[in-house]
Amino acid sequence: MAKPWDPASWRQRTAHQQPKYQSQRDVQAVEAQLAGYPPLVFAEEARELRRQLADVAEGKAFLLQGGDCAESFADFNANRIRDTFKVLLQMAVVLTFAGNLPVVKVARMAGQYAKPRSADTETVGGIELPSYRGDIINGIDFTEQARVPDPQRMLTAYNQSAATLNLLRAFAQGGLADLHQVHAWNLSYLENNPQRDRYLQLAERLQDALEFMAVCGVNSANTPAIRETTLYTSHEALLLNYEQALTRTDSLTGKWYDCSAHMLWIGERTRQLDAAHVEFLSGVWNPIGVKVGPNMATDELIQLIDRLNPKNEPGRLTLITRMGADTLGDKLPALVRAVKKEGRSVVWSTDPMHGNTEKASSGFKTRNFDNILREIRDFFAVHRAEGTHPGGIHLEMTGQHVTECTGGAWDISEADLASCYRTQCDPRLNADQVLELAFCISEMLRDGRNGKA
Ligand SMILES: O=C[C@H](O)[C@H](O)COP(=O)(O)O
Ligand SMILES: C=C(OP(=O)(O)O)C(=O)O
Repeated sequence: MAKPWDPASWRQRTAHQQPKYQSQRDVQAVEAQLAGYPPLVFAEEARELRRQLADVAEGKAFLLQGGDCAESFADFNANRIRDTFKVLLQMAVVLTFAGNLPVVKVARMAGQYAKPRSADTETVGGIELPSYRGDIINGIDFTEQARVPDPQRMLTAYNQSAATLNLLRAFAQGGLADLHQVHAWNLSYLENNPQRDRYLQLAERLQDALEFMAVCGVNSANTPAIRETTLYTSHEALLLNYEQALTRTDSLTGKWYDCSAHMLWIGERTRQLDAAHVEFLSGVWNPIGVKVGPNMATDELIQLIDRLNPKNEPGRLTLITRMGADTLGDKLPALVRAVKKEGRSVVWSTDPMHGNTEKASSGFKTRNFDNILREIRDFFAVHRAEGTHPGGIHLEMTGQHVTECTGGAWDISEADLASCYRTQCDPRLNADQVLELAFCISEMLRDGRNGKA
């Protein structure tokens, strides 16, 4: 008979994509230190997110999840955090207004430090070294020394996550999220943005609505909902030593929560039914996600759902499809039909990034805006056709003006990629591309509201 779950039970299973640390003693010392540190989030916050995701599952709210591909220790500063926060909020405002639905905001921030890789090594100029696996594991510099996994990095990741979360909470509650700021947010980068007029028109309509409410006695001073927002945090629960060390029992309910973030997800490369990541996340009570790639079979998906959400509780499980624009239309309908037929409650979200990665002739990894948009459109179309809810979107994005994805209104070309390519691993949408995408999605949400396919 299988042993009951505990925070260490994953260690009896195969754990894919884990670093090979040189000293187990050093790892254990770091784990013990982390286990004594305060949790980064509270269980009640994770429960509230679960309640909100239950609304998403029923089509009463929309999930917006986004942020860096991988956060970086070196590029850790207030401006970067602020810019991503702002662009997430701008996107949320556009989607809320158009969809007439609350938007649940979940950042890929304050803990997104570990990366699964396709290959264990990479070769540059004839030299082969271990792959970079995220700053929580090893260094990005292409040197033998940097690529050695160092357990001390878990402590830096914890500290930087704590500081990031602190600032996000301050921004969310301290005035930066005030809806009256919507004009001010856009000032710098909207200056020459092709989407500027659309955004300003929407901001004006929002301003009119706020003025009307003020006349009726509803304003930022007496209504926190106008002045404040809630931004939850999430990351891929990849490095299980770290996740276990931050797993605690909630004093109110006696249940286990992984207190490294509100929401955790299992990646496409680590979602094997009998392996360690599924075992670990099956036992914590946070809302969780699992990536669903093009090779997922329907019976495998149902088994995975039953393993991760055996009581079929709404809000517990988000399925994040990432199939690629050429594949989603063929593969998704059967999965959606099976889940619906079996009566399983899930949030369906789309990650239009990971199935659309390509290599530019210059060698940069990139993604094309039109392919990203096409995958989102097909995702909405499949759900509309099947009578299910296109519940959310999951993006690798930044508030900075990087040139990592091609296309969009500025028509970034392959030749432009070199001018500001900063990602730690995968190409992110920049602030302009995110806003443009928000307008496109808002049209899909509006069509859904108006009953158009
Ligand atoms: O972000 C996701 C993965 O870590 C990434 O796509 C893997 O990239 P690779 O194929 O270069 O290893
Ligand atoms: C690695 C990721 O995605 P996937 O597991 O879908 O490849 C990711 O979202 O960072």
